[in-house]
Amino acid sequence: MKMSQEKLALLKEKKAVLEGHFILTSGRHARTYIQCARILQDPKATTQLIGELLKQMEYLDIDLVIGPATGGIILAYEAARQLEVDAIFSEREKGEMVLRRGFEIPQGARVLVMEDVVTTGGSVMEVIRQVEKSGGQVVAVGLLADRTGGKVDFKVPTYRVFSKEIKSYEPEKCPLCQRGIAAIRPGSRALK
Ligand SMILES: O=P(O)(O)OC[C@H]1O[C@H](OP(=O)(O)OP(=O)(O)O)[C@H](O)[C@@H]1O
Ligand SMILES: O=C(O)c1cc(=O)[nH]c(=O)[nH]1
Repeated sequence: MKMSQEKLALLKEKKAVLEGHFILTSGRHARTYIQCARILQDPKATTQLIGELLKQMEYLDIDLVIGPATGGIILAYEAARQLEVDAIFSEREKGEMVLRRGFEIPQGARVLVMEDVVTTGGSVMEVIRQVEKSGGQVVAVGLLADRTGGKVDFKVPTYRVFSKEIKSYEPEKCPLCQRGIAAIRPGSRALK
């Protein structure tokens, strides 16, 4: 999928695309990292991008928005603010995505899942399972950046702001490791 020049210019302007050697949440390695926080730090840009995404979901009747911590929290909150519904977030406890802080999902609630970046889709799938386990129904997924270029399939309508296939490698096959280049873990999992 091709991104518009305008979207590419925004990523560049915000210095959100980093080049180096990164270890991702899934354990995969990559040369390119999308630092969504560089976009989300601008409330005006965030409001506009989420507004454009929600326009495509106008046909959906959404009761609640959820995002996984950390990246999904701001996105879920902004989407919920525009939709005038509640926003909650899930977080990992001993590696498992759970609802804490007294958050509840009403039985049958129509839920939108918001996420900053998707690489393997594992984190979003964990949130979807959590919502279903709690009695909600995921009606759509909204992504700021889809590194699969639209290939990931959550079995519900999925909307993306930035979408481009970006390579990542199993650690054993990483060409950067083979060249002895030191890797960093920019995500919050490195802090736990
Ligand atoms: O599609 P996946 O392979 O699951 O990878 C994407 C996940 O990785 C990042 O989170 P991270 O754990 O780095 O936490 P953060 O949002 O707090 O940085 C990102 O925010 C997604 O949740
Ligand atoms: O897969 C990830 O962990 C990941 C990739 C990326 O480009 N950006 C990010 O914040 N997380």
